Amino acid sequence: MNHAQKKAKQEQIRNFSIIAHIDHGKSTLADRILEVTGAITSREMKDQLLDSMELERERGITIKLNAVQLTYTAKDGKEYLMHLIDTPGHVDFTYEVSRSLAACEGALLVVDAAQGVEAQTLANVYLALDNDLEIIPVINKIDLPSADPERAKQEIEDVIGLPADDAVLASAKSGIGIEEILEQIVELVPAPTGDPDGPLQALIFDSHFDAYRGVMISLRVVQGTIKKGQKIRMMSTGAEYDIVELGVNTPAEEKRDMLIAGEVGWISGSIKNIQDVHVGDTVTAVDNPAPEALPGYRKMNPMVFCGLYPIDSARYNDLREALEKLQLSDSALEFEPETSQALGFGYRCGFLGLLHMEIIQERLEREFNLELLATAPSVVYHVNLTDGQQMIVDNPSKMPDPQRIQTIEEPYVKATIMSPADYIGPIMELCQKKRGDYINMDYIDNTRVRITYELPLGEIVYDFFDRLKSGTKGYASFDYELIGYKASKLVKMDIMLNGDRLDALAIIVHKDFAFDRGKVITEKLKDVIPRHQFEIPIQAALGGKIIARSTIKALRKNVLAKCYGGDISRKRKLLEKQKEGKKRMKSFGSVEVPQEAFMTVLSMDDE
Ligand SMILES: Nc1nc2c(ncn2[C@@H]2O[C@H](COP(=O)(O)OP(=O)(O)OP(=O)(O)O)[C@@H](O)[C@H]2O)c(=O)[nH]1
Repeated sequence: MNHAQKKAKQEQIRNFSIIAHIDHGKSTLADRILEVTGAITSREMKDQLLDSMELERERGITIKLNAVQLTYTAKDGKEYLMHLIDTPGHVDFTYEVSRSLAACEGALLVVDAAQGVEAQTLANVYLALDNDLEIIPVINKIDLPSADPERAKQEIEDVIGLPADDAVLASAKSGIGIEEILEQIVELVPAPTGDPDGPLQALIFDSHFDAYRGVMISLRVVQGTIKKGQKIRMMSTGAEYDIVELGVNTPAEEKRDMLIAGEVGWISGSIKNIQDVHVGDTVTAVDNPAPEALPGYRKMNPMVFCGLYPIDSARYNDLREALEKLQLSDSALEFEPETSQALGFGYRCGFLGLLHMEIIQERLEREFNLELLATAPSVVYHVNLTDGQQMIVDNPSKMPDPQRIQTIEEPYVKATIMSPADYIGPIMELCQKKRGDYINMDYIDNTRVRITYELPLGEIVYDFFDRLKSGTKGYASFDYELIGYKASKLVKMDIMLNGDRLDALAIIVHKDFAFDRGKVITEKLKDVIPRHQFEIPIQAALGGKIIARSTIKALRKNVLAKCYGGDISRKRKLLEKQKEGKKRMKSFGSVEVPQEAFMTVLSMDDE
């Protein structure tokens, strides 16, 4: 292809993402677009094809981003090459949204006609604006009886500040408005501009490990042309590889000889060393390299940490390998070795939020067949010591002695909650309970409000979102951003079992709540730790002072004694049940502690 041909091809390329609040219909719209452009026939159409990960299907949320190449013949008679990059919608995955947006020139902003603008709609729009994208509003679900497209349009104008007069009225479910959306993409989203014959710059926005081909890299060519057989260099690591294969997904994998500036696709190069590939890095050519790398992504710092321990300690190395593989496609995941007196060898892992943590844990178990025990999540504290030093603590059990501590600072977030005005009461009550500072409240329209609070992150990582949902019958939406650290009256609370401190159960609590929390935790642990042959005292302690206590009574009889004379199958069942229950247990001294115990320490439920 000569320069003019490449330029002509580039002119016909449109790269876009779909952004929306969770459940407003991104994946359904993506599927419909695939269908209309003939990428898949409706017969092949499985619901939500882009949400291919098993976990995504089960949970009905999009986690990983996917890029698909489509061809669309527009009303102007020309054929356009489109790349659709799917984005996740949950608040934990903002970093993946920004990754996919960096590979695009435009974004469809999907707003549910019945729900209107929600907290994540706004957060995603800001990300799109940060990336200078052309934003095309789409009002979805107009087929619903409760749809109010005019109100949704008004909210887009008032709350977001985008003109919405020409917003497409669509129903991804019934297939209304899809062509119109594609026409608007052709008309409004600018074609990519990078020089296809300039020095190669391609942005890595995703990667995963393929057992046969090594690391597979998803990239967006920003400048130059990437070719099969070419020698490439990763600009941040300096690693060099020959491209063995490259291509696009349509969504089936298709091989190509080259990808020109503006195209989005994948490459493989027998890359076995996972550490060589970083999402956000720039790929260049070894001959005629680009003088500088593309701006990478803002590195997302994990906000929540927990310890992950293999139940079978012999699988410690398998856990490390699995974490390395997951980290390939998830740059926000961090981990380092950790030892616990109670749990042995494991890893301290950092996550963006609780959902992220749950998903990683589930993937480790399903995809790598590991059985894990996770300790309670903790945020990162800044501890100012009396000698003037500052210590960063992401594990409560590592908190220094109280005598050495001057002050403890904890991370705070600014939380934006959008909700029907009927629920102002329960929302404020919840925020107060979580030590929130009220900032302000304004009306979005006659019936909906936006409430802003500053809250300690440590109070919201656990069950805030669930409680908000249940307190508002699911109507409230929520988004937060880190605003910095503030000193608080925090103390470390130890939990003792049978007189021994269990390091993995230690938590950081606010002094004023310590007494109540201690009571709740010791009572709850009493319920989740099974009875043993002996009595087990459970104590909560601040420093050397016991503030709460409960006791697990000794087992009076052997469980099997009950089956005496009973039929054997019942006996076997009982044994199996015991075994099942044991799977998730770790022994601490002579006491068996189940997984639930570790999460119990965070539950605030005192009702
Ligand atoms: N009535 C109606 N329902 C729709 C429409 N579009 C999507 N839905 C439904 O809305 C729900 C959420 O749709 P999804 O496409 O999974 O939403 P999403 O925004 O991709 O959600 P995440 O992937 O979790 O971020 C599903 O039950 C869809 O069937 C529509 O146009 N009309």
